[in-house]
Formats: sequence, structure tokens, C-alpha cells
Amino acid sequence: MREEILADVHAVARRGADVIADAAREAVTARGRFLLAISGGTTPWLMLRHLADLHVQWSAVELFQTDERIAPAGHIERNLTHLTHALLDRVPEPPAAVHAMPVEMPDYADAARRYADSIRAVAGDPPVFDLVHLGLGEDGHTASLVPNDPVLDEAATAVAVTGEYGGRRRMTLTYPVLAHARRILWVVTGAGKAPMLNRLRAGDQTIPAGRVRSDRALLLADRAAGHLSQP
Ligand SMILES: O=C1O[C@H](COP(=O)(O)O)[C@@H](O)[C@H](O)[C@H]1O
Repeated sequence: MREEILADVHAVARRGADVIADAAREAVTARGRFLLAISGGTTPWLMLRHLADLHVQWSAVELFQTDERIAPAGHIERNLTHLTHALLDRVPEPPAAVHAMPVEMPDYADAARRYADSIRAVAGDPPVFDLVHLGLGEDGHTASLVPNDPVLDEAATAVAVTGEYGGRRRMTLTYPVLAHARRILWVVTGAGKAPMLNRLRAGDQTIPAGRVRSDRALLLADRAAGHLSQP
């Protein structure tokens, strides 16, 4: 995994936006479209605000979600709510498509199947995203690949639903999809992430994030998260 340790959250957000915009230009030039999956939590939104200001051919971008909390439309805990405010409300033209995880459907298993179908229809089988953005939880989770959940062993499907985690069930992309991505962009900030980030960098497969393929990955971290622990 390549890595860049930057001064602070603002530098990470700006660099993350630049990396995504560059990847978009490259993908659009090479293949006429850019397939992007964005994670949730709290870290991505500053980066996406910067991204909205950069030159990207949005009409060639298909946007997917890496994970989503099962909650009503517009709920503050929904990643889509923040994605909308940070990016979709700000871009000069709408993306070609925004593929929101259908977490309002009553049958979660059916919802996951439908999302997997829509990914396959756009990104192929196995699906290949141009860029998947990932964050890192303080417990080592990434996307909603959360500790001690059967979702970690899902190899047969691109999308799965977790048990309750932090008060909500969640829908998530699974490891096989992440493994086929052309690029993975890790964006990790804050001192609270330092212990897990060190384990991720060490390739510790006992944490969920450590099981994501690392050879096509770029890590952007601020100094607070990215300082190396003493041996
Ligand atoms: O719950 C989640 O947490 C992780 C980490 O979020 P962060 O804001 O601490 O970076 C995130 O990557 C994931 O998508 C999200 O649902």
C-alpha cells in the first residue's frame, strides 16, 4: 500500500479530492466513464466538498455507496444524507447516475440482491469499480465489514446486510468487490485511528480492514492518525 501522511484533516481532504478527480479524468479518457464508490461515517464529507469544486465530468460518473445504515430516507445517520449535502447538492451538473443503497426496502436480503444486480449491470461480473473510497473505524471496521459479523465471510455476493452494529443494521459491499477495484483510496484522520491504522499498515488480517487487498491502495492520513507507533 502506498501512503501519504499529510499535515492535517484539511490537507487530507484536499488531497483525497484531487486523487478522485484525477482518477475520474483518467477513467473517462480510457473508458468513457468513472465508477466510484464512496464510504460513509464522518471523515469523507470535507473531501467531497472539495471534490465538488474540482473539474470532473460528472455526466460520466456513476456513483455508488460502499455502505449504508438501514434508516429512513433523509435520516441524519444515513450516509446518503451527508453525501447529498457534501457533494450532490454542490456539483455543477448531476452525475450520470447515483446508485443509492435501497435500504428503505422492507426485505433487506432482497434489497442487497437488487443492489448487487445494479452493480453487475453497470460494473460487470465480477464488478470492477474504478475507485473505491474506504474509511477506517476505531475498531478496525471498514465499509460495514464490521467485527464478528457473518458479513466478513460473504464470498458469494457483492452486497450483504450486517446484524445490528452501533444500533443499526447496515448494507455493505463485500470483500470480493473491493478486491476487484482498480484503486482503493483509504482516507483516515484523527489520533483515535492510529492504533488500527498501524495494524492496517502491518497487514493485520485479524481486523476487518486488514483483509482488504492492499496492492492497489493509496492511504491518505493526517499526522495524528498516521504516526507510526514505536516498536
Ligand atoms: O461507520 C462507518 O465508519 C467508517 C469510518 O468512518 P470515519 O468517519 O471514522 O472515517 C466508514 O468508513 C464507514 O463507511 C462508515 O459507515
